[in-house]
Amino acid sequence: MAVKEFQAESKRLLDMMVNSIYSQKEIFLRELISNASDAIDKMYYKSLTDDSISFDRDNFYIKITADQNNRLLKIEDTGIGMSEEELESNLGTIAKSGSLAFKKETEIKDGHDIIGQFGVGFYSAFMVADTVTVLTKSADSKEAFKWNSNGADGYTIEPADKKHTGTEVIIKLRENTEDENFDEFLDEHRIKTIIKKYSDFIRYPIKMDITVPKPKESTENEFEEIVEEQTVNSMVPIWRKNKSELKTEDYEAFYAEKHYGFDKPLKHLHLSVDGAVRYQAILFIPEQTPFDYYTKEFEKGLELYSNSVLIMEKSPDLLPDYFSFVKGMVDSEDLSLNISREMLQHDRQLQLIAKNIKNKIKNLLLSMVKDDRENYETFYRSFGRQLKFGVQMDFGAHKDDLKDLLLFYSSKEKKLVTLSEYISRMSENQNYIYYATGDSYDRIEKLPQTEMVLDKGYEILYLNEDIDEFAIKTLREYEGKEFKSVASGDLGFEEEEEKKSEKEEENNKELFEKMKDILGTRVKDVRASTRLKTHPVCLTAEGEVSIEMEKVLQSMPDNQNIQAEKVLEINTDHEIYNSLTNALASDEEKLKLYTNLLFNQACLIEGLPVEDPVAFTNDMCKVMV
Ligand SMILES: Nc1ncnc2c1ncn2[C@@H]1O[C@H](COP(=O)(O)OP(=O)(O)OP(=O)(O)O)[C@@H](O)[C@H]1O
Repeated sequence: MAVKEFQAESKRLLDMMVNSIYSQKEIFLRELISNASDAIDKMYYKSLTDDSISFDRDNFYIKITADQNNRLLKIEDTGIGMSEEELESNLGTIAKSGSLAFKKETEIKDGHDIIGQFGVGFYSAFMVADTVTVLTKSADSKEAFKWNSNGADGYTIEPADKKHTGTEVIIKLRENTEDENFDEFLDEHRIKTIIKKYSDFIRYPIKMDITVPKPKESTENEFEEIVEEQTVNSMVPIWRKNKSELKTEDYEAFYAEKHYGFDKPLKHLHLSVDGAVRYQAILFIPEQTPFDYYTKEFEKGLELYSNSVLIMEKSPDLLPDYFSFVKGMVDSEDLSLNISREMLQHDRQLQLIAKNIKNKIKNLLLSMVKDDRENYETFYRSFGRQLKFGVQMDFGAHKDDLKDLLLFYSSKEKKLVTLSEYISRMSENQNYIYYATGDSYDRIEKLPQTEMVLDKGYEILYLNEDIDEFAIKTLREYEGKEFKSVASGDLGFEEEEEKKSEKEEENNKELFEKMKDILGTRVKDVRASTRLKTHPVCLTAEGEVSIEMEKVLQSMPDNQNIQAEKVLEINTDHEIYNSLTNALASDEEKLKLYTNLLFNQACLIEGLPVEDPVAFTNDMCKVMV
């Protein structure tokens, strides 16, 4: 049976193109400029094998002209042009890419710069055009031709006059409608913005006639508007430049120009990777937290370029959430783009790049921890919270990547330290990494629970952010040393102390049971403390939820009233203890009063609310009178 070829329904295909492939109309300019750049590239490649062509860079450019009166926008290039046959096959058949064929024919191994591959970009002009005219003269011919189409009714090709080799694409813009404004594509400023956004790094000059004010001759403060031809694109992307040619100021200027932030970046990373996937990237570690950083509105992502043409303004898949503060861009010629060039077809290459980038960022931050602590601390003040979120995220899946990037305030050093630095100072008989939680370093320092641990000469990490303890609990240990809160039931001290407390427990059984009865569900237990020295009382917690975590969980919108299992600890060496035993022996009401007061005091020290402030103040008065 004969196999018949499918006939492409060009008109419908064109309609689909115009209405559904692209998300933004402005993209048409990017596509036509990319075609113009490809056409000049082809001239360059031709000159390599054809002696009759000399490639003098100055003669090769792209020019954009807007004619407001006639609603015409012209994209002109001095590239290779098209013959009559090429016009027919390249612009007469949708999805036929002369550029792809050129790349294959010429077997340009390094011809990755040629952008076209799908054979559709040109037709995006019909998103904004009533008619498109292409006036072109091939480098291989003396004749010029004109291609003309209004999209719907096909196209015509006829001989034309054109002096120089190259192509002019002339768009007759559609009339404005109620919903759509096509005039914007005649506006000098708007055109310039679109070029800067997508095509800033096209390697050939993109010229425009720009109106500029100029001081009038022989006048003061009087200006006249004159039109001058300007090159509007930067041409050479900074990431393609040699690192040795660039100074920190150049990167900072790029950061500002790209509006990555209003601050100055603390560090930058310029990557040129030539491995399983080739890419170039410039990444920045910002100094300041963007105002919306810790809100839902913040969008993470890096700019993604393919062959120096912008594909996505924020590609979120290039950065893990815990490094969402990183700004910058990636350019790769190995991306498999979808037909609109606004997305990728599949993300294998992107995943490879993302993995690579993640490791590079991690190593950069680690090197800052080690060699540039001052800047790292500045960074950490802005984004440390995000790193701690990262530890906790995905059930701790990323903790190994992040644990050495964490800093906590040290009781000993009185500054931020890493976990590794803490470990290096641990004495032989210290088995745990101790930490204490509270609203501020000052308050933590005064916590009664820290007394005994400090007295033993052990260092304590002060955790003052709500996320801290959650992150620590996710880490569970560092280099085999478990974390222990100074407020946890068991401090992990030597056995003798435990024995002491057991003995005391025995002696005080009656007192503590009575006190526990008085406090009811407010505490899980009342017991003699092994951690207090000068303070009479403190609260500790048993189980997974600490008192600090209870505070955080209680403040959340979906508060499920999760409570820590609180233990009221009494310092049996404190005078208050005698008062308690006396009260137990002689005055039950007094014991009740003292117990309630001590519990409320312990709550206040912990920063917990006193359940009934009126009852509490009344109790205080009772003691006084
Ligand atoms: N300015 C130009 N000068 C010379 N040839 C051109 C020009 N514009 C388009 N062409 C030819 O027309 C072909 C089709 O262009 P079109 O923009 O539709 O697709 P493409 O650039 O090949 O691929 P893509 O859809 O990936 O951009 C090109 O491959 C090229 O051969």
